[in-house]
Amino acid sequence: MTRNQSNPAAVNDHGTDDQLAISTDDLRKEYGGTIAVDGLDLTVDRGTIYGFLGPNGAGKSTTIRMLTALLPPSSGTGRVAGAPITDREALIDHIGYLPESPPIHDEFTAREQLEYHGGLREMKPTEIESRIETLLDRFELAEDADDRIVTYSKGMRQKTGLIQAIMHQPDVVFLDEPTSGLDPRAARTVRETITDLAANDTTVFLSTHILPVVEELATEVGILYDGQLVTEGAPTELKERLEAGEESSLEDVFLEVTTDEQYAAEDSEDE
Ligand SMILES: Nc1ncnc2c1ncn2[C@@H]1O[C@H](COP(=O)(O)OP(=O)(O)OP(=O)(O)O)[C@@H](O)[C@H]1O
Repeated sequence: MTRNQSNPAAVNDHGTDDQLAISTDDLRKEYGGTIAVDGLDLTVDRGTIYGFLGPNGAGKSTTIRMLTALLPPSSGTGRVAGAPITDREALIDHIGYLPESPPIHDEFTAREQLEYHGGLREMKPTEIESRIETLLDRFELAEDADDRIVTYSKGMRQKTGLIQAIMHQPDVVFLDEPTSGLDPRAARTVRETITDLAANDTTVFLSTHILPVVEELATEVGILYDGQLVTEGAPTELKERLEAGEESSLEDVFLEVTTDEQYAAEDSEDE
């Protein structure tokens, strides 16, 4: 984490507002009668790899869709890379997003898709070309880059979506299951890319059910359950809180905090 604890202007144990890549205050989303996200307070410092975990239906995608200005919150506020999450125009150039289904057009080739995306992000043509070449090479997609996406395998679509999410060098990248459908070599390239991004001060907000990936990469982890953040901290801190301490895995932590028994135990402590 990039913290500046010597700065008296620090807002909490995280950095100053300038150092925060993501912050939310009492963020909520209701769909009809369903509360999907329930009063979320997030603070993520720049350059963090933040593992955002939670069981199916916990509210992770809804949160990410709000943080990327794709979905308006029911209430509460948030900022990403300095822009309010309700201001998509201000936000868009600063963020990259790989959703579960990459937003790519079947009738385009990967190269056309990426050129189109670079144009939308107002990148210079020379920069578009050099970034595309570099990233196609890195993800071993160069040979297929002039074939139509409709002919691509799931993994090739995923690689195209990932390149699209990072090619404009956004400040904050949201990745939903980035290694989904990838073979071991490509999955390793993705993990290395995530580490490189963070080393260059890009914040990576990583949502995945593959906990060893989070354990390997994340500098901070937040676990969502029923729309609420039930635990947060560095992976080692979270493990130390369990009885088995460092011997535990992130999976043990996940299973411990995402049960109704956890709530029941906390309620009885309060009484
Ligand atoms: N468009 C929608 N309309 C109504 N309810 C929705 C909608 N999208 C999500 N929900 C509900 O909101 C809750 C949170 O869903 P969300 O997709 O955010 O969870 P998730 O943590 O991303 O789950 P998963 O791990 O399965 O992808 C769930 O109860 C879900 O049924």
